[in-house]
Amino acid sequence: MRSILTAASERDDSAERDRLAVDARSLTDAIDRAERDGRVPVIAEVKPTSPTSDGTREDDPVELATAIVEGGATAISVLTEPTHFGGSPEALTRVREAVDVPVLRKDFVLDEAGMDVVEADLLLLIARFVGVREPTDSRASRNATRSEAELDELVTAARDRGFQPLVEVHNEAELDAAVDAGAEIIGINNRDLAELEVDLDTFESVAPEVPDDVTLIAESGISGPADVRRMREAGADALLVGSAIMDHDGDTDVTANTRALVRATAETETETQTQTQI
Ligand SMILES: O=C(O)c1ccccc1NCC(=O)[C@H](O)[C@H](O)COP(=O)(O)O
Repeated sequence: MRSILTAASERDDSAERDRLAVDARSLTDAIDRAERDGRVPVIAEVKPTSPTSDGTREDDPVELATAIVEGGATAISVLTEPTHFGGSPEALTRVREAVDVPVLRKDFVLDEAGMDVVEADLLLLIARFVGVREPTDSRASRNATRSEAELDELVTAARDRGFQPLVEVHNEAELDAAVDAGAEIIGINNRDLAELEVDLDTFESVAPEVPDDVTLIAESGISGPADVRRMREAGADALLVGSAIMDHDGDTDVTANTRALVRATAETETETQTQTQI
């Protein structure tokens, strides 16, 4: 993980620092629209590859994103890290121009300089990798590689630049730090970024501690409709899904893969009706 972070820091140091004001698309509005339409709110990730993927998706990111939106995605996440995830800031810019849903920049942003590279509606901040103020610092993950920047400063800096910050946590200590930092959108990542293991129990154990006024995202390891229902029952307002949609080794239709997740609840209702009729 350290090498990914080092690479992120070097890229951002050399990047152009002009952050252009964008007319940001609201994630919470998009979630509300999805709920009204009867769609499960899915933030679908353009994720060409990853350290834990079996293959690489070579399709053009814009084609992937437009196909995913056709499948009913509420928002798009674009991985912009090039070395380990096959992404780029240019891909994010092109995707955002091509779709009308909110777009999340998914990368390892460690400081304010890392925010000034691309236009996006949402920006990921990973609590594990940034500093947190006392007293929560003593309770946060102690062995993580951390930037010098404080989480609350980065949340404010992100908002000042017009981003909606999505603060990612993996345990209750990081959740406390995110809430203290004023995060309004919090993602609980089922993937342990130290061990790279995925466990959906993570969301179920941390979600009950999340304040009601926070928009809560379940991230990683959601492999199909049953996992969607499980995360929704545990309190997820939206789901962030990459691998199950990309299908790195199978190369299947991303529109159909997205639709299967977006309709997961409707499938339950259909299943229930069918069972009742029987
Ligand atoms: O996905 C990885 O292998 C990975 C490895 C190391 C650090 C981060 C990683 N993923 C970032 C993510 O958070 C996921 O791309 C995202 O939550 C979607 O997860 P999934 O649906 O399991 O692909």
